[in-house]
Amino acid sequence: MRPYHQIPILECGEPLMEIPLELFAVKFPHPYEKLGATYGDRSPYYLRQSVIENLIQAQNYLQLLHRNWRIQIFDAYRPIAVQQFMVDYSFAQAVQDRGLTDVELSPKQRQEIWEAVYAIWALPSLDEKTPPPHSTGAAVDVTLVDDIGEIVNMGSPIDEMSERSHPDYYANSDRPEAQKYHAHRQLLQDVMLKADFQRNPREWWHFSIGDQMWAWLNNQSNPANPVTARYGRLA
Ligand SMILES: C[C@@H](N)C(=O)N[C@H](C)C(=O)O
Ligand SMILES: [Zn+2]
Repeated sequence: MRPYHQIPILECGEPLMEIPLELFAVKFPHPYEKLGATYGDRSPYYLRQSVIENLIQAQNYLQLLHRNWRIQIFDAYRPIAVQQFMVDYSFAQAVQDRGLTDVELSPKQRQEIWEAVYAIWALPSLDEKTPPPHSTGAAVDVTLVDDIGEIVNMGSPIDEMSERSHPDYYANSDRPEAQKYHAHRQLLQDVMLKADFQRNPREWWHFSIGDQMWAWLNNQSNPANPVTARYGRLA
C-alpha cells in the first residue's frame, strides 16, 4: 500500500481516447511494445478525454516560453497485464545487470531487487481500490524535445531505477551541467502543473490528473479542500 491508496475513487466514466499524436512528439517505437508488451485493441497512446485536453494545455504553456518545443509522450495508458510485464521485465533486467541469474539470488538479493523495482513501478494490483496509476488512463510519462527535435537532457533516462530519477536529484548541485538538468525538470513540472497535473514525487517524468496519486498530492498541499479520485482502473 502507498499513502495515496487511501484516497477513495468515485469513477466518473469519462472515456479513454486516442491521444492526437500529431500535436506532440512521440517516443517511437513505443518502448514497452518494443520489448514485447501487448495492448490488444488499444495502444499505449490512450488517455482519458479531459487528461488529453490538459496535456494540450500544458504544451500550449510550454510553447509560450519556447515556441517550437514539444512535449514528448513516452507512455500513457497501460493495462494491468502490461504493468505486470514491465515489473517482471525490470526485475529480470536488474538481475542481469548485477551479473547474476535468477537461481543464484540469495533471499536478501531478491528482496533488494524487488524493493528497487517497486521504488519506481506500481504494483500490478487487480484490487479496484488500488489501481496502478497508468491503468486508470490518468497518468502519462513525458519529457521535452527542443526546436530541432532533440530530446532535452534531464540528466537521466525515463525508467532508470536509481536516485537520479528523483525530481530534485540535481537541485543542490554546483555543477553547471547539473543545474541545467534541474532547470529542464523544473520547466517540465511548471508547464504540467500549470495545466493541473501533479508530478510523482519519485519520478521527474510521471504526471497525472484525477487519479489517487493526484488527489493525494493535492490534499497534501491543500488539506482544507480535500478531493477524491475520479478515475479508477480500466482493464
Ligand atoms: C516506472 C514508470 N514508468 C512508472 O510509470 N511508474 C509509476 C509509479 C507506475 O508504475 O505507475
Ligand atoms: Zn508513469
